[in-house]
Amino acid sequence: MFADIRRNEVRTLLQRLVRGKTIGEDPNTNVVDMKAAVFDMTLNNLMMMIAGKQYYGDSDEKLEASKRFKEIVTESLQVSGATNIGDFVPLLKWIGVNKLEDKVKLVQEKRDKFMQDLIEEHKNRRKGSHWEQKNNTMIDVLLSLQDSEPDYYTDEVIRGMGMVMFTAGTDTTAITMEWALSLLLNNPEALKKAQNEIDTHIGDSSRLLDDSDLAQLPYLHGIINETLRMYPAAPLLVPHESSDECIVGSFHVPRGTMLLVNLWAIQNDAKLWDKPNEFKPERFIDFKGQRDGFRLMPFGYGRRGCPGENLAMHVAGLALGSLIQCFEWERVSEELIDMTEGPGLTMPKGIPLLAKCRPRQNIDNLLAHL
Ligand code: HEM
Repeated sequence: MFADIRRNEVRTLLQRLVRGKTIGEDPNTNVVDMKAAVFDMTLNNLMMMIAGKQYYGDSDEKLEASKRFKEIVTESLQVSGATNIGDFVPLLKWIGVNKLEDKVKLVQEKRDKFMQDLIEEHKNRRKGSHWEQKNNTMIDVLLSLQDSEPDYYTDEVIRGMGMVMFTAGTDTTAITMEWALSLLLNNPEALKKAQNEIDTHIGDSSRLLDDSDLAQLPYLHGIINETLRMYPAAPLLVPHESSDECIVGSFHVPRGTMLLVNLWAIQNDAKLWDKPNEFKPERFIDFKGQRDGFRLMPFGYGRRGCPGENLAMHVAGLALGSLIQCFEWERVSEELIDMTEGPGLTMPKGIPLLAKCRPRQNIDNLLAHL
């Protein structure tokens, strides 16, 4: 589903890299701010699915809207990842001293306004004579349901569904791609192996990679899994609360306890993984199922597991695969890419990734016609 949108957005990303800024002697080599490039791609992809519009572009209106959206995602993730002192000293809640709660309310107002504007645009468009039922975005589908079940599909519900997808789906996917490229730049032999896998599969470089190719590219899949193992976008998953008292391992957990799963520790545990600090995509070639017990759970598990897993794997697979297929990649200096983690709920890179890229000779022709 939505494969056309993914294809178009990945092509927009490729165009952006081809036309990017040149440095030094070589007019064909660009230095790219990969953090911004992959974030804009994931945002556009979701924005097209949810609201049918693009946010990355040259117009002032698009740049302004994209800036506003990035602020909302950053602030949402900051407040979600912050420690709430009121959880530990309830007295502060009673006497009304809770700065975090005030911040959450402020961010929520911005989120509501952002989503409501999109809903109003859709409502107005639906009133117009040129609106066609078949051009449905997710908001259109939900508004049609609102027509038949107004008490359930209220604007508030639609706002909530859209905003949770934006917040949970953009940064996580973009960060994963940024970590993956950083790992590949520090491990050029793995990058070469992935390029060979894609070249062998596509054959004579007569076309760009597509969604349907992904299932036949196990090494590329291994790169994404290995990235999610070493740098999971949600290293503590998200906080859960026990609805009843229970025993986990040998620990008694009372009802109403906040539970955090240290996924990073599980996925980097030397008792479970051979040489966990080494980037080895091939370890996933013989992997049993998607999790192999519970060793790998970057999308959580169970009823509250991530509903966007499939989408994220397709977006990351197609985008990363296309970047590998179309460009030669290099670090901007001799030094290895700094892999220090920054603060935040989604474990961003401490230093955003800048990378050098040059269109590959055999792909030049395809890129020229994007
Ligand atoms: C690499 C990308 C992604 C990663 C690593 C990721 C990871 C996660 C994790 C770990 C959780 C919490 C699961 C738990 O606590 O058991 C979660 C929840 C969620 N994710 Fe994702 N996610 C990604 C992409 C997406 C995308 C693309 C979307 C949708 C467009 C999405 C939507 C959601 C939603 C709505 C929830 C909350 C589910 C609930 O509370 O029931 N995620 N994600």
